[in-house]
Parts: sequence; C-alpha cells; structure tokens
Amino acid sequence: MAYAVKELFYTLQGEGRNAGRAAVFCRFAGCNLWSGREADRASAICRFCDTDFVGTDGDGGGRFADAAALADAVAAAWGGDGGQRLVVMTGGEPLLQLDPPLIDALHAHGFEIAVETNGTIAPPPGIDWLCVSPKSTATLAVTSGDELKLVYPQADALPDRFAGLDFRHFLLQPMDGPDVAANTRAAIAYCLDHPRWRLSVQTHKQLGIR
Ligand SMILES: C[S@@+](CC[C@H](N)C(=O)[O-])C[C@H]1O[C@@H](n2cnc3c(N)ncnc32)[C@H](O)[C@@H]1O
Ligand SMILES: Nc1nc2[nH]cc(C(=O)O)c2c(=O)[nH]1
Ligand code: SF4
Ligand SMILES: [Mg+2]
Repeated sequence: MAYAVKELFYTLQGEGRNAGRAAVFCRFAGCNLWSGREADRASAICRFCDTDFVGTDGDGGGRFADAAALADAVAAAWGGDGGQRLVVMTGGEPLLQLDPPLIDALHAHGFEIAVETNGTIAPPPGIDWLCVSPKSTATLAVTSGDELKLVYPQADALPDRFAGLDFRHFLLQPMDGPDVAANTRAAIAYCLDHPRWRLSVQTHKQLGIR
C-alpha cells in the first residue's frame, strides 16, 4: 500500500510518559475526526487540533509507494548514535494508514514503534507503545494501551469516563489555544485532586522545538 505523509522529522518526544526521548516523527496526512480545513473546524468532531496534517508538502513529507520506501525514509531521518531507535507515528490519524507491512519494515530497521491515536480505529498488532487520546463524543474502539492522554478540559469527554480503562498511565494534557493558561491551572488542580492522573505538558512548545 502507498502512504501519504505530511512531514517526517527527528526531534524529542514532547508529550506523555516518553517526553524528552529522541524520536523520528512520522506525521500522516488526513484524519477521520476533522478535514483539517479551518472552515470545517466548528462542525468537526475534534475542534481543537493544533496540527496541520493536510497534504504531503511538509519537511520530509511525500507519497511513499510502499512500506520499504517509508521505513527507509524513517531510518534516514534517525540522527542518533546508539540507544534504542524510536519512531512516533502520528498525524492526522495514523491508524488510517499504519498497517502490518509498515510495522514489519520499521521493526526490521530496529525501531520501537509508538503511535499517537484518537482511539476510534482498532490498531494492527505489533505496536510497541500505544497512546490513546480520546476526543469529544467519539466512540473509543481502543480501550487498552500504554498511555491514555486526555486533552483537558473537554466538556463532553471528562476524565471519569476513561479512568476505568486498561491503560498503564493516565495523563491530562492542557488544551492549547487561547485559554491554555487557565486550562493548565485546571489540569493541575485535577491532578492534585485525583492523583492517578498525571500532568502532560507539551514541552516542545515551551522549548521552541518541533
Ligand atoms: C495532532 S494529534 C495526532 C494523533 C491523533 N490524531 C490524536 O488525536 O491522538 C497528536 C496529539 O496532540 C494532541 N493535541 C491536539 N491538539 C491539541 C491541543 N490544542 N492542545 C493539546 N493537545 C493537543 C492530541 O490529543 C494528541 O494527543
Ligand atoms: N516534539 C513533539 N512531540 C510530540 N508528541 C506528539 C506530537 C504530535 O503532534 O503527535 C508531537 C509533536 O508534534 N512534536
Ligand atoms: S483527532 Fe488528532 S489529528 Fe484529528 S483533528 Fe483531532 S487532534 Fe487533530
Ligand atoms: Mg503535535
């Protein structure tokens, strides 16, 4: 199968339990919860997205004819010397495109595979680190994984709805946007009151890296 990738870059994971770890980010084009067009944002299921995932015109992006071609590009983007290679599959919604041949090809290059998903699409087997980030009223098809990273606050997706699911880590990430300062204070207060939840700050934005 061919893959549409918006951008491919090497940076530090900024969020969640792997924050601070070097990784190649593979940002797939397209999402099932928003078209990516500003005109559609107000009527989308997911309305607060901070990401441009439309097209294949970003740094390192493009159309890759098959799994080997994309895995080769991911390997070429890895900049480190030693240590476990990590690739973060994100988007857009990566589970619209991530498939077993790509997982096999990335493993063959020695990569640990992390995925950032909205949780509405069942994942293929073989993912090494699964981060689910629920959105609004969208029904979850994935109820277990490594981390559940909830953008907070979402009036129609309160933490209580997810606290009983089968995840190793439960994280609240303040919603970026005009109210990020207030959202951060609210997330801190929630974590103090409910210690099973930990704060996830988007460190890359504070550090000025992507
Ligand atoms: C752009 S999404 C792509 C992956 C997938 N579609 C998803 O939603 O998880 C990557 C991460 O950014 C988070 N995110 C998106 N917009 C955000 C915002 N305005 N503030 C904080 N986190 C945000 C998402 O919840 C997700 O954890
Ligand atoms: N540094 C950095 N860390 C990230 N973690 C998740 C991201 C994403 O957009 O999926 C992201 C991102 O865009 N940049
Ligand atoms: S589901 Fe993820 S990629 Fe899609 S619009 Fe929401 S945050 Fe953005
Ligand atoms: Mg991001």
